[in-house]
Amino acid sequence: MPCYLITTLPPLSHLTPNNSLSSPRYFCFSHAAASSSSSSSHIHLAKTSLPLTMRRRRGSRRSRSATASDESVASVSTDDDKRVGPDVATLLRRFWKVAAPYWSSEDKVQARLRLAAVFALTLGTTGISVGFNFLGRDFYNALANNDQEQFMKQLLYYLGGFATGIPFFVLRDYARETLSLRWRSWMTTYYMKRYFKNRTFYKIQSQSIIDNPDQRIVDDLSAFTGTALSFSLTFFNAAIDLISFSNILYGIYPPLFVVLIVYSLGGTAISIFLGKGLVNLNFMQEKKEADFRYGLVRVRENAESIAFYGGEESELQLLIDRFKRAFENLSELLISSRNLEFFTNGYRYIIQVLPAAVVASMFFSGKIEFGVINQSVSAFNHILSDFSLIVYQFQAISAFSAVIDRLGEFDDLLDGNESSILSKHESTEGIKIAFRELWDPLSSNGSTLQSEPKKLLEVQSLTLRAPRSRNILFTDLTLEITNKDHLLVMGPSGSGKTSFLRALAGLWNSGSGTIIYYINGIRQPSDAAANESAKSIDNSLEAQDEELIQSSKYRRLGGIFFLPQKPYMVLGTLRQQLLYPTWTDDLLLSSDKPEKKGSLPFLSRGSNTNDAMEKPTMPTSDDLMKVLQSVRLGDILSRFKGLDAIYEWSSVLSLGEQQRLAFARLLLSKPKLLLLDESTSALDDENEAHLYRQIEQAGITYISIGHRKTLLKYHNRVLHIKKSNSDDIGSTSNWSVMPVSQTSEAIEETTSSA
Ligand SMILES: Nc1ncnc2c1ncn2[C@@H]1O[C@H](COP(=O)(O)OP(=O)(O)OP(=O)(O)O)[C@@H](O)[C@H]1O
Repeated sequence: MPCYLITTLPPLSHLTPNNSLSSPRYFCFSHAAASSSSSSSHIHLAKTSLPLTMRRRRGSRRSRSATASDESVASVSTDDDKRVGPDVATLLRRFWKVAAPYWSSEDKVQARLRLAAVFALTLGTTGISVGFNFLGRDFYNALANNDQEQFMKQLLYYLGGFATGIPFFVLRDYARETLSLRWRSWMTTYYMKRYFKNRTFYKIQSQSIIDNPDQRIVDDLSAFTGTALSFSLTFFNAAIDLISFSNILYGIYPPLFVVLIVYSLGGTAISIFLGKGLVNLNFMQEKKEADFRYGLVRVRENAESIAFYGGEESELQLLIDRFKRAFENLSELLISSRNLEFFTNGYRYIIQVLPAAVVASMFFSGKIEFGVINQSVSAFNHILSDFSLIVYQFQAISAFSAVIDRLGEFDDLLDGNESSILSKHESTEGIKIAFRELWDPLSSNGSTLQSEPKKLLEVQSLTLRAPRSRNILFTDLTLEITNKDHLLVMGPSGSGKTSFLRALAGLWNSGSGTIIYYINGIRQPSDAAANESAKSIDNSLEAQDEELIQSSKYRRLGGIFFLPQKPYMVLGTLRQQLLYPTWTDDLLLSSDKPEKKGSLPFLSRGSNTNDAMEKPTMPTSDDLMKVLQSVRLGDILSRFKGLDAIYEWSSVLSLGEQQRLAFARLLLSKPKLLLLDESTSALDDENEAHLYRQIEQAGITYISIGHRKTLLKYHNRVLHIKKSNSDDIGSTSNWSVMPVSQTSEAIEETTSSA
């Protein structure tokens, strides 16, 4: 988090230790205008008028996938341009909702102890400030009275005060910063876990629900924890200051106290009026800059496609357009800030003379000493800063409100509380996925009948709709896949083939029907009776552990493997590519260094002891080399210097090589059921045939999607989906399942329309 040095330029006559010590000189707002502390006086901010939103962007945007649709971001932008800022009640509710969980989390003991320490140190620093106020009075009195002996004594007290006070101020800031970091670390893991849970990241992206979730996780969380803590301490400090210095000021001259209250209340009202548009402008600034940065990341990740298209001019224009939107918003933000600054600067400067002007007549009439003028100026400034928090911190408060708004929106979405698309389309209806124990038919003597087909997948009355759309892709699709089946899904482009796989993977659940997977390891039947009961539909785990069923790990460990159309290459070594995703966590655990002292418990990787099922043993280097040979990729070992070389694999391997690498990955995982979405589309016929032979020899049952006629010979059944017509869907079914031998007519139609 960036810290901002607040320069203080006190007039010489006001140079009291209060000015130099009592207030934090650094404000670690990563946001909005750097602002003064509650108790500082005569302050001139280094860059007060420049919203820090421009200075705080630095988070990487790698987390968004390169395949994400650009239009989705644009559509979110258009909607948000018309957005109305949240009201205060919503902001307060969101603040509480985002801030509260940490303080009752598993880290609550540490969190509360540390917070208490920060508050105690803050109390200490306020006490020291009060002490310096009295020291300042005596110091200036000695000076005005020409009392050299007293002056030297006061000077020594001052130096002693510095030596005692400085550690308090430094430790207070350090304790606050470390607590803020701890809070941020916990929040980051908390939000990331919810972001990945139930594939929310996919839903957010594919349905364009909110903009830039990654920016919210990286930048907004960091800004939130730092600023929330700073603000709490600022308000606490202000309250203590107010109590400590009110007595002093009231004791000197009560009318000065009344002047102060009138001045600060008037100032607060005017600054709220002048700065009311800043919250929304800050929200939009965050969003527009994140959009701009995301545009640049997409150019990096799609560099080759853009270069082939010769699209650099268009990209440049698009990016300039995005930057222009950020620039225009920032210009508006600057104008609003400037108007506010006219006022706040005037407000600040007048207080340099106001208290002296009020008490001067008492000094001239000999009622008070010169040192008391200094003391009253110092006390006045302290109290006025406390009363003027909103004036001084207005820009910071408005930027912080934008952060609360963005995080609150994200939090509501992750909770599924909002009437968002996530719940709107998926709660009332939905496709159910269930897992049951794979049933091995037994012969009369109890041994498994190898020749009997074993049911691996059952699709019951599946009706599928694209999310946020009324368009039904197919209705009442019913089919069974046994270990003897190899199904090819065909149909014209846009008919819903990939969507069928999305439904099978649980990515889409708009529609109705049930998908049942039969897998090993749900329970180990001890005898024939248990085995028999496993057949029963009522033994579905559907209701037993909703979260587990949702989990892709469960599906993966159960021997079901999906190969998407576009191979996904993880960042890392060739070994990591091959072991992804089945053994990624084992690989990370094996490469873990001993934990550093002071590392946070909630940042440690969890062990896999909670896994419901055993996963296969991690392949050795020899296994990895063999599997590369078997997909005809043996040469990449020498080309890229072994298994542990790190490259940007999606750039250095051809698409066909990436597809073969994906096959190597699945051969290592040895799934029972494989679902392939045009996974050999970039390969020549010979390599395609070779890969299909490999998976068949490995005993894997597969369902493929594809347009090519050559695929027919590796399958024994075909599911043919016709493109739906919204008028007749529902009245006639637009799908059919048939043996490959009967498909010629349907295939002709498919291939011609594809
Ligand atoms: N995220 C989405 N939201 C809404 N509709 C979508 C989404 N993704 C795809 N669709 C629509 O769903 C329909 C089916 O798409 P799908 O990808 O399943 O087609 P397909 O048969 O696999 O096509 P192709 O052979 O071209 O890959 C299409 O009309 C498509 O526009």
